[in-house]
Amino acid sequence: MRAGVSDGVGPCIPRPRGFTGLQDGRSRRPETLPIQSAGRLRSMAIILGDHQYGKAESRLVRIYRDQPRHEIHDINVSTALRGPWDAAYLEGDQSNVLPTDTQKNTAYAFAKSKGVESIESFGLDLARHFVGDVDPVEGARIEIEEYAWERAIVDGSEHDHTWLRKGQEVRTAAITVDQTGEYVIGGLKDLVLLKSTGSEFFGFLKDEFTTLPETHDRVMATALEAKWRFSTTDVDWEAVYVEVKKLMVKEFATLQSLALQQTLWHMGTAVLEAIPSICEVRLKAPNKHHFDYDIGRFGIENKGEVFWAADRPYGLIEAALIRDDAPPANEAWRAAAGLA
Ligand SMILES: O=c1[nH]c(=O)c2[nH]c(=O)[nH]c2[nH]1
Repeated sequence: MRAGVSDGVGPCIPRPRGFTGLQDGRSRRPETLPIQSAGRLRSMAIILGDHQYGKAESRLVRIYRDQPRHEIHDINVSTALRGPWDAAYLEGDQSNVLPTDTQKNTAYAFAKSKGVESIESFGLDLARHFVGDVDPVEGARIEIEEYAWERAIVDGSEHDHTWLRKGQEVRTAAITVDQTGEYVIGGLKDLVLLKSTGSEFFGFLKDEFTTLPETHDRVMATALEAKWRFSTTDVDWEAVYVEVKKLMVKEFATLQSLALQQTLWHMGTAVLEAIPSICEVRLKAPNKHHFDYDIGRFGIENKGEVFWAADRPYGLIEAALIRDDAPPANEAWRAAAGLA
């Protein structure tokens, strides 16, 4: 981003840090501000860093009603545009600014005109439109969550137009289109998994503060967040989603786990080995501890049957796995403007 334009040295009046111009809201220009440093005045240039803007969390429900058996997509769409917006921040000049309200409207219009076959394809439609059809836009970042519904069972059959909200995971997608290419990240979050055996944790490093007992049989539970980067956009998004989830759940269930770290490695490698269109997997897993509750105090033996399910603190285990021939990610993982 280009540096803010300087007016030259302003009047020698101490001003609060972060002051960027007039306070009446009409014009805010960057200035070179005199600041006190070790008893001397020196000037300070303020630079506008990374920025983007858009409409966050447009809740959108697309229902396909043209057949007796309806279909539903319940989604939450966030758009962010990247480009030459310096003047909007520095001068209050909106001439290049496509309002966030318009971005929201575009999502609703596209839900009808393009359809919501999958959140990945819908995100690509939106991002391609903003970059391809709206002149100053250089990059678009679309993030979408999808909330799952399952058909109501009525008299033993799936109902055509009634659903129950599924309490399971939230599906996610993050699409970036810019001058370097098109990037799609699929994912899920809040996939709550628990296994009541098949998990060990022993042989760990100990020091004077270690109290944790070693175990060869414990409960392992997590609320998994997973993201996977595709190396192509020529993908059957629905089929891949189902397959990734199936593979990860299978690894979690069947691995005799020596630690959550090892479980994550196996989940990620299972996905990368089975699905060639995925080149990178990022996993985040809170270790939802289940501690044996001390009912021995009441003269009752606890043979790994009664637990205190602590909600915090929790271990937080994270890993990124990548193929050694993965194409560059460029801005694929960048969600926010210079933040986080
Ligand atoms: O799977 C685990 N990994 C750890 O790093 C860890 N640390 C801990 O206290 N319990 C566990 N469990």
